[in-house]
Amino acid sequence: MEISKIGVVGAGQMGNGIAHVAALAGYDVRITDVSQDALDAAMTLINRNLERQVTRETISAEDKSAAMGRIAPTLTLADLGECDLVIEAATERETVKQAIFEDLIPHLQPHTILTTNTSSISITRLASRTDRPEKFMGFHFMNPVPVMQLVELIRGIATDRQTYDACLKVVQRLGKTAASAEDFPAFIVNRILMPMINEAVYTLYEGVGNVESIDQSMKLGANHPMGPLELADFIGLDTCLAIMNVLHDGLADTKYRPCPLLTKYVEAGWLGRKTRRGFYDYRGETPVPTR
Ligand SMILES: CC(=O)CC(=O)SCCNC(=O)CCNC(=O)[C@H](O)C(C)(C)COP(=O)(O)OP(=O)(O)OC[C@H]1O[C@@H](n2cnc3c(N)ncnc32)[C@H](O)[C@@H]1OP(=O)(O)O
Ligand SMILES: NC(=O)C1=CN([C@@H]2O[C@H](COP(=O)(O)OP(=O)(O)OC[C@H]3O[C@@H](n4cnc5c(N)ncnc54)[C@H](OP(=O)(O)O)[C@@H]3O)[C@@H](O)[C@H]2O)C=CC1
Repeated sequence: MEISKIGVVGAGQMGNGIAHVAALAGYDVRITDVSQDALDAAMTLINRNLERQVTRETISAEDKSAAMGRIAPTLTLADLGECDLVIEAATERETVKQAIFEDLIPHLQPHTILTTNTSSISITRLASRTDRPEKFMGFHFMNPVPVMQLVELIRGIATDRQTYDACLKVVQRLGKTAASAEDFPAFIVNRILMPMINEAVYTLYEGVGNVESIDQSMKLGANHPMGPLELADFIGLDTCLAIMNVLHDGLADTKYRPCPLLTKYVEAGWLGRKTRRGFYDYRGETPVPTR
């Protein structure tokens, strides 16, 4: 089955990146969100990120305008009905994702593959609430999507071979590399990465270091491109907390207990870069540590 139209649900940082790389690879893309503001912001960001690639001469100006021309933003979920593949990239909350699938399914064609960019939630459980568990799987991009090479592909218990192969072909056409992960809480990358980020927050909470010393230690001492707290702000602290809760609930092991300080930041609405405040304050010219 040839995939030519891709639908993206959720136009946040992941959704806009997915639309960007899909359009650049020649797919027709429909992207939807709950607000026009989110769609406008996504289109502005995609335009800016493509322009960055033109400036760095990794793509031509013609590639950029062709890619922009292939992306159709819409507020109507039913407009994704023509797509051969849908990638859900809305907020990391199971009830939100279930409600999207319920609304979307009546509009889908029988052959359409339904996927989720979830960072942690059970693919099998999400699939079981749809009409097509055999055509459902995890399609997990990394942030920032235009830069990161990896896509985790996660089969649910019922996912069939053709669905997996069709998604693998899409990953290859995007110029990315797939890693196959089994359907257990947070899969591979976040099973390893998120406890490290959570431990960095405990290190801060217990006063072992401050924001600056913790990030500097991991950047200079372990050669990480970003410190763990800077990375948490980049991912979104709400998403980090949601992933830790899935690990804690799903594996029932206290080693995954989310740090109370992470919970406090989320409760304050300090979600990181997207709200301009998290472990750093981004409201001025340069980020300032909040602790
Ligand atoms: C939570 C989950 O479920 C899973 C996850 O995604 S976990 C998060 C995984 N991501 C990471 O770990 C990212 C760690 N950070 C990094 O790799 C780097 O800091 C970074 C790539 C984000 C930026 O790198 P940098 O060297 O500081 O910045 P810079 O030199 O400006 O950019 C490097 C490249 O990235 C591009 N770039 C940077 N930020 C970008 C963004 N937000 N969107 C698109 N492109 C971006 C730049 O255009 C540049 O491209 P070229 O190499 O083609 O010139
Ligand atoms: N951040 C990261 O580094 C990564 C995240 N992911 C996963 O990708 C998904 C999206 O994350 P991310 O882009 O960071 O989150 P964001 O918060 O940036 O974006 C989520 C978007 O989904 C929108 N949304 C919420 N409900 C609906 C709905 N019912 N229909 C359509 N859109 C909706 C939100 O709108 P509003 O703001 O109005 O609520 C928001 O625009 C999550 O599952 C996350 O776990 C995967 C890899 C990396």
